[in-house]
Amino acid sequence: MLVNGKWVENWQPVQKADEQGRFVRQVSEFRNWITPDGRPGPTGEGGFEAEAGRYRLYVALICPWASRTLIARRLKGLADLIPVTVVNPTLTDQGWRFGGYPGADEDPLYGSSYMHELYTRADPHVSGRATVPVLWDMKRGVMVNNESADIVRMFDTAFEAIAPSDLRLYPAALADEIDVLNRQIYESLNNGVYKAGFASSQEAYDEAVDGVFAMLDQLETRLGDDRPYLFGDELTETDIRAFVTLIRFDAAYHGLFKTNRRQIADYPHLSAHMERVLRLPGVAETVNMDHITRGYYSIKALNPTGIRPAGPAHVRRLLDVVAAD
Ligand SMILES: N[C@@H](CCC(=O)N[C@@H](CS)C(=O)NCC(=O)O)C(=O)O
Repeated sequence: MLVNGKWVENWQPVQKADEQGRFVRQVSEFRNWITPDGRPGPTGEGGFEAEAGRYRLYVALICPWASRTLIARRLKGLADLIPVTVVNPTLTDQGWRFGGYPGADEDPLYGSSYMHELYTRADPHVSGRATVPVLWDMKRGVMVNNESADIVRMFDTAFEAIAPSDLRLYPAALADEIDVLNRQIYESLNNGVYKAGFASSQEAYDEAVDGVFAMLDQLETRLGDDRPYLFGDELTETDIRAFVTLIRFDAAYHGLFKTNRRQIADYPHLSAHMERVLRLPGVAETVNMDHITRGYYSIKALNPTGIRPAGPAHVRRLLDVVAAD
């Protein structure tokens, strides 16, 4: 990680743990917003007006947080406006690196070797992990934001004048309910699987796994009235947040993170929801199972040999079927 702008060598992917051995995720530090006219958003500074071709999104295809932003970018019709750079799926002892793997890009802006170079370019004294996603302003040469939740929200509204869209990922009428369900899904599912995987005590693991499966059961029941999406007929950002974890679950979390009481394939409504989102235009292109399994199973602290499991076959089969349709 970076400490006052310097990369600290003894990098640990396990991140932080609290005194009970629970995994603690770092808080994002660049929180500016792109807005239609460049006025400041809910946090950070102004000066980031929506413009075609001005901003670049840096992502890892293994990463569920980055994938949220990639899906929002596709569904909101922003693919031609906001170019993407994909990092190598394997975390190195210097964090994310560019190039060197099929489907991984070089840094087209500065030829950086590692993601942390962009962070120190943005702030020479930055401290913390050099995470993805990163939204970069190519005009001013600064980092706009590195928090996926913010990036999804700004993609939902900021570019309406340039790329109008009927889809509202965060409609005002549902805002409060979305916030509540998002928080629950984040705590027990999106981050819950990581809490299970990176737990350093049995108690922390047990607590996390209970939370993961309580939330899966709750979502399965919610979708049981045959509503297509979590809030009814229309897709919202909450569906995207659930999807990015569901699509990785059977292939990565079930084995590597030991969230193995059940698979998503055992939940008919969740499976149908996952496939429904996967079939939305452009979404399947954001899912790269090779990057996902390569990335997760190369986390040395959890899998020292780096050996990747052969299965499960059903996730790859689903992706093949959707790609062929
Ligand atoms: N709050 C961030 C979290 C992003 C995050 O944790 N990304 C992980 C990959 S899934 C990362 O880049 N980790 C690198 C590291 O911890 O060094 C967001 O949602 O945007």
